[in-house]
Amino acid sequence: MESYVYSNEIIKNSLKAMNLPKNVRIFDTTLRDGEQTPGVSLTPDEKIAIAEKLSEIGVSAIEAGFPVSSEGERESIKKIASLGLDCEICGLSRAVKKDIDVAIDCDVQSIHTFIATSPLHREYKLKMSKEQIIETLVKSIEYIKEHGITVEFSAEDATRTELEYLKEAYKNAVDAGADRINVPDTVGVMVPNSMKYLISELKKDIKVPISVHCHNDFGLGVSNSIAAVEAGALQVHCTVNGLGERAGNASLEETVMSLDMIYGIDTGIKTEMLTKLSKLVSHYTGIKTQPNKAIVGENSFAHESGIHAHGVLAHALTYEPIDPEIVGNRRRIVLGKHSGAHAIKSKLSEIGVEVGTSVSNEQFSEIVERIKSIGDKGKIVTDADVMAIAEDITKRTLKSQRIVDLEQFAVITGNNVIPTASVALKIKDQVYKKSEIGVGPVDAALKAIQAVVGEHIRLNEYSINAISGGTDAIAEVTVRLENHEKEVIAKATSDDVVRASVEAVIDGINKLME
Ligand SMILES: CC(=O)SCCNC(=O)CCNC(=O)[C@H](O)C(C)(C)COP(=O)(O)OP(=O)(O)OC[C@H]1O[C@@H](n2cnc3c(N)ncnc32)[C@H](O)[C@@H]1OP(=O)(O)O
Ligand SMILES: CC(C)C(=O)C(=O)O
Repeated sequence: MESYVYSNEIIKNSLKAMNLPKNVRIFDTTLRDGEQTPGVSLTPDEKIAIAEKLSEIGVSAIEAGFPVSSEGERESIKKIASLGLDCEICGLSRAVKKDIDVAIDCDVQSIHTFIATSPLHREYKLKMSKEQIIETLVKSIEYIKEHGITVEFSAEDATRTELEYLKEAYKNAVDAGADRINVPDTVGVMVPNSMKYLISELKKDIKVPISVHCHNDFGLGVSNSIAAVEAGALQVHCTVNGLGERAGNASLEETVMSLDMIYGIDTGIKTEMLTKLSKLVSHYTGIKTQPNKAIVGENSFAHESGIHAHGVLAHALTYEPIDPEIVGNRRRIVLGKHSGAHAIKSKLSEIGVEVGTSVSNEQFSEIVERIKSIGDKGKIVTDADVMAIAEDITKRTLKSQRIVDLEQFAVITGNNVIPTASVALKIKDQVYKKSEIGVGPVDAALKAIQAVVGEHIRLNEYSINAISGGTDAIAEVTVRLENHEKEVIAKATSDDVVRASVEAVIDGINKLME
C-alpha cells in the first residue's frame, strides 16, 4: 500500500515544506522503560525471547535494561549482548561510575547515560547545582568513551529545563564525546508544537543525531515523537504496546506505522510482525492490550456498525486506513445490535447459508431480528451463535405456515416458590391460555403447552446444549415428540433456556400437525 504522503493531497501539501528524513532509527526500550511499568518484571528468559523478536522485526537498538539494578538484570543484559543480534544492544546508567562499570561489564555496544537537568530535579532530587550536573555528565561521558563504547546522553526532564541551560548541557555532552543526544519528555508535558520548537532550537547548536523519548501522560507520546521527527530528530524511543512508567511511552507500533504509512519514512521495521510482537510482549508482561489499541488491538480492524460493515465489504479502505495484513492483524465483521443486512448476509454466506437459496427472505428477516435481539441484551453474537440461529430458523416451520404459534409465555421460579408457567398459544387464529406448575420452570412451561394442545402429545426426550460459553450462552434445546401417528425431532436455540425449550416443543407440535 502506498504511503498517504504520496496519495493524499491534504497530507502531501501539508508536509511539502518539511525537510523530512528518509530513515528514522527505532530505539526500543520495552526491556528497560517498558519493564518499569508497575507490576511488570521479566525473567532473563523472557527478556531474551523479546529481544530476539525485536531484533527480528528490525529495530535499530534495544535498550536491554538498567544493569546496576539487579543481578538478574545483569544476567539478562549480558546474555542479550552475547547473542549477536542484528541491532545495537544498549544498557542504561546514571551518571555514576559504578553504574557505568557494571554496564561495561555486560559487554553492551552502547551506554545510555542520563542525569536530570530541570530545576525540580536539581533542587529536590539530586540536590546539585547546574555546574555540578554538567561536570558530572561530562565526566561520565568521557569515562564511557575511554572504553570505546557508543554514548547516548539524556538530560532527564529536558522538557521542563530552562532552554539555555539545556543547550549548554547538551553542548557539553557532545564536546565530551556523546555520539547522540536524547531528549526525554520525562513526564509527557510537551505538545507537538512545543516539541518541534525544542528540537529545532537544539538542532541549531547540536550537530550529532538527536533522539526523543516521549512519555504518554497526556496521551501525546506518539504525536510528540512524530513532531520531533518533523523537526529533524533521527531516532525515536518506543516501547511495544506503549508500556512504560505511569501512562507509558510512545508505542512502537503506532510510531512506526505513522512514520511509515503517513510520512513514507523508512524505520526498517517488518511491519507485518507487529501484531505478533505485541501479543508476545502482552503475554510475558501480563499487561493485556486494550481492544481498541491502534494497529495491534483486537478491534483495530473490526466492524460492527451496519453502515461500516457494508462499506468494508464493498471496499475495505472505506473504513480502514490500511490493510490489516500490513501489520499482521486481521479484519473482523462482528455481529450485534448495530449490524445491518449486508453484514449478516455476508456472515451467513461464510458459513454456507445463502439468502435466496438456502434461506428465504422471510427466514432471513427472522435471523436479523434474532441477532439484533441478542445484541439488544448487551451480548456478543459469536459465529457459533449465528450458525445455531440460522440452523434453528431454517429447520423451523415458517412462521406463516405454523398451525400453533407462541403468543406469550411467562415463568415464575425461585427458592421458595413453586415453579409456575403460563403460556398463550395461537392455534388457527384463536388464542388459548394455560398455567401449570412443575419441578422447574422448563417442566412447568412444557406442561402448560401440553395442557393447551392436549394429552395426546408426549415428550419422549429433552436435551440441552450450550452453543457458546458463559452464562449468557446460546442454548440449543432438542426435543423428541410423539403423537399416536408419528414421532418428530425439533430443535430451537435461544439465549433463554426456557424460551428455547418452549420454541422447540412448539416447533415439534407443528411438525406433528403437518
Ligand atoms: C526517568 C527514568 O526512567 S530513570 C530510570 C528509572 N529506573 C529505575 O530506577 C529502575 C532501577 N533502579 C534501581 O534499581 C535503583 O533505583 C538503583 C540501583 C538505580 C539505585 O538504587 P539506590 O542506590 O538504592 O538509590 P535510590 O533508587 O533509592 O535513589 C536514587 C539515587 O540515585 C541518584 N540519582 C538519580 N538519578 C541519577 C543520575 N542520573 N545520576 C546520578 N545520580 C542519580 C539520586 O539522587 C539518589 O541518590 P542518593 O541515594 O545519593 O540519594
Ligand atoms: C532515562 C530517561 C531517558 C527516561 O527514561 C525518562 O526521562 O523518562
